[in-house]
Amino acid sequence: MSESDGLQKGGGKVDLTPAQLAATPAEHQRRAGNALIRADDITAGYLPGIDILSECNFYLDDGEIVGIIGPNGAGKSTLLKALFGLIPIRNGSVRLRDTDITSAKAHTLVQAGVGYVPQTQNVFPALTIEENLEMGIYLRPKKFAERFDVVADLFPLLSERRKVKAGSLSGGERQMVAMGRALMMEPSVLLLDEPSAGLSPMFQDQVFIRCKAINATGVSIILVEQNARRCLQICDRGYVLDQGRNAYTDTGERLRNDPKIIELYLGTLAGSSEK
Ligand SMILES: Nc1ncnc2c1ncn2[C@@H]1O[C@H](COP(=O)(O)OP(=O)(O)OP(=O)(O)O)[C@@H](O)[C@H]1O
Repeated sequence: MSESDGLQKGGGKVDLTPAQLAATPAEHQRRAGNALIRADDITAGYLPGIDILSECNFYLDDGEIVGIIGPNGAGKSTLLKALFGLIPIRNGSVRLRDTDITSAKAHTLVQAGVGYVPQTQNVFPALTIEENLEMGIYLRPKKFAERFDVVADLFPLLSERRKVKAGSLSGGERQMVAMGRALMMEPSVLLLDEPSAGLSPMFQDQVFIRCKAINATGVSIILVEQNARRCLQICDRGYVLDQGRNAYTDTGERLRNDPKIIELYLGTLAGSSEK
């Protein structure tokens, strides 16, 4: 199907923008290929009978930063949780390269090279920074010193303040501990849930700069963000979710400059939209 063909919806012909076309299931199948992580047609939710994600498609290629943006309640964090096996998937599948990881347990995924940083409660406040990082690599304690050096290169604060309790840190510092802890296991892919949420503009900037730096070390990143503009600036590709469905997908740059996306999602992310 060419971009100008449009789709038949309810008997009428609907012209799709390139970013809408790319978000169709057929295009997903065509493009996802041998992705590092891919989710095909996943339907998932928290409560019986209530689907939050409906037939969602997603893929991440090696070396990419892929952003997930959309209005409040669109299901962005839910998609990340579904990828990391934290909520039951009712239909569809998630694959890590050739392995089916649909609803796999977190420790299995961590061992397979997937790191996940939740939005909140992502550090042990009573433990020091160093102890938090030890928790991140409890499956391979002998590698602690080696990995600590690598992670401290990315986040010097973690080394400088290693004996400080995480509970006494600012929100931005805690976020660095949480990201550092997830990196201890040398993941090939990092799932970040709204890492800039609630941070001062300076720390928000730091988060995005660190995401690029982490990515430059070879870690692929899935980034759920409420700061959509900033997210699209650093990501290779982005997905716009709306009401639990794929609405648009394209390169970060094209989404950021797409008048429809600007109108619907970048002006204000306050509410969900009708399209
Ligand atoms: N633990 C839960 N139990 C039941 N429903 C939930 C739970 N967590 C989220 N939801 C619901 O799922 C929907 C999607 O939430 P989600 O957090 O994925 O949205 P989001 O796109 O990440 O939004 P935000 O940017 O506001 O965090 C919302 O309607 C929310 O109320």
